[in-house]
Amino acid sequence: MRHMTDVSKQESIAAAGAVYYLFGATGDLARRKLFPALFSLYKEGKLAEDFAVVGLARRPRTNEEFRQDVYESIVEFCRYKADDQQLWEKFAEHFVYMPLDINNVDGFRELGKLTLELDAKFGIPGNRLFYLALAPNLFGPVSFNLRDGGLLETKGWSRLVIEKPFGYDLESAKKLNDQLSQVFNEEQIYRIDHYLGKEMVQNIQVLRFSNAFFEPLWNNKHIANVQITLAETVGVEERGGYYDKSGALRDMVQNHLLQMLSMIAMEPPSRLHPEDIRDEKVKALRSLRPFASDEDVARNVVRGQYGAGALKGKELPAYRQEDSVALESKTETYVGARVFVDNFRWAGVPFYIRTGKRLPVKTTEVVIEFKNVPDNVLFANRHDLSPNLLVIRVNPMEGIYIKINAKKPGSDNAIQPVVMEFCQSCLIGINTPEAYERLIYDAARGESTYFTRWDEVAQAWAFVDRMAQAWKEETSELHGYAAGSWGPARMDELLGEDGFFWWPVNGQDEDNVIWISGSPK
Ligand SMILES: NC(=O)C1=CN([C@@H]2O[C@H](COP(=O)(O)OP(=O)(O)OC[C@H]3O[C@@H](n4cnc5c(N)ncnc54)[C@H](OP(=O)(O)O)[C@@H]3O)[C@@H](O)[C@H]2O)C=CC1
Ligand SMILES: O=C1O[C@H](COP(=O)(O)O)[C@@H](O)[C@H](O)[C@H]1O
Repeated sequence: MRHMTDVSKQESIAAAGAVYYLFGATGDLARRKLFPALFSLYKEGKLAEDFAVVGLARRPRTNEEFRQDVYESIVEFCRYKADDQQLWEKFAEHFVYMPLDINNVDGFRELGKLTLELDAKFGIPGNRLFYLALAPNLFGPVSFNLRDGGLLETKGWSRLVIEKPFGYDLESAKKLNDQLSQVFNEEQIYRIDHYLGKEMVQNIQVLRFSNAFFEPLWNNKHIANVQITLAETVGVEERGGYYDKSGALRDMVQNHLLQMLSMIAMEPPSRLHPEDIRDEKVKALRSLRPFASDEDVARNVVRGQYGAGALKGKELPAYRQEDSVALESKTETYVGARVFVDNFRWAGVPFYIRTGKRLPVKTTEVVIEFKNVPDNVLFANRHDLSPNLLVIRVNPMEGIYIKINAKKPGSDNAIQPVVMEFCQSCLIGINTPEAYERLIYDAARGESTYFTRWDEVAQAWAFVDRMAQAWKEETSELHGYAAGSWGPARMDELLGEDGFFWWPVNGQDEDNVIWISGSPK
């Protein structure tokens, strides 16, 4: 039976029935993202009744306690309420918990027996989805024990979903991949980059390839520069232990930022098959101009760490004063860079990328700045001409706007910038599917487009490793910035060297602009 409730007017096709093994079921990710995602999928009929979720971790839990954890997580974090008691109870019946230490292969054999019971109880056709919400050093041991414990001997499919970070650098990522490859083939591995599950990131290819007026201009003849911002207001929160070893380069640039860049820069695929799309993305990543030397990194990359500051009137401590962060830490909380995609389409076009914690607003945005019209007789030396912009707003606001020049009403021929906006989040509110819903659903359907393939991951590591290498030098500069500011001033200078500046995010501070649909804020 499917739940076709009134909440879902979208496609509602249930994924094939499977046992979902949730390793790390007592952890933060499961609580904040995975349980709510499973509930939303169930509510929308995307999980039918032939499924079971086995929560796995070392801590003891009864099935009832585990279901209570799931319930509380849904109440706190899910976009749907668990207020339909009958629906909640039917959903909860599918959840069981088994205490298991990853290193105990006998426990995996027990898990095999439990699996057969669940198959029989829910009519599951032998499909297995192993979701590793665990620290990456456990990915290899889990895979070996799944094999040695007999969990992969099944008549259905087996898929492995793994969380980031996928390694610490290219070398460690290769080792990890070698371990996984001893057990699973590439088609069975679904590497999560949750940015690829975001609606507006997926919209990039639709926007580019289904509109006649973007793709002909999508090249160095017409585009002056591309700006990608992933700004966060949060600091390191309780994750200092992880973050202080990782830093913004490994946490955000290697994965989310470069994935978004590859979707902007890629060539049109000949078909919309996952491998065709991923082939084009990896080609774009391969075309990134590698940094030639430490000086080249210093010229083009800005590494920053936040100091004390204030945001919305609240005093904020410096990064080095945060819990679990080393007092003398040189870990970067901000990375900005000028990078080039050295191919025929993009030669000479700078891509400016930046990400940071404790910036003034939470926003992810891509700005495509077009070149100005030819300096012809009509508009020679006109300082009121503004470059055309295409802005893709990824989150928290979702939508697209374009900025064009128009005649100022009532004037002779004064020019007024005008923004035309498609505000997706204004239309459907904040109730768009969470990235994790989409990704779990896709993995269960065998749809791998929005997961990263090994060659993409390896290419991205090779690119960022060169920056990390330069930063090991004592002489490499770590710029300070005040919490609540837009990051190191050096990043503005860097754009200034090319005659550009960062466009205000969310269309803020652009007083002179008329918005003609939706709301800019
Ligand atoms: N939290 C987040 O927002 C995000 C997390 N991630 C990634 O997801 C993964 C999980 O993160 P998160 O949930 O935050 O981590 P937590 O530390 O909160 O959870 C880790 C989980 O692993 C279990 N675990 C640890 N050791 C073992 C073991 N030997 N055997 C069995 N289970 C074990 C823990 O349970 P127990 O102690 O009971 O054994 C716990 O359930 C990480 O790779 C992280 O980088 C990625 C993006 C965002
Ligand atoms: O992967 C990560 O992403 C979050 C930001 O994700 P968003 O969906 O809220 O934009 C970031 O805070 C975290 O450090 C990083 O590990």
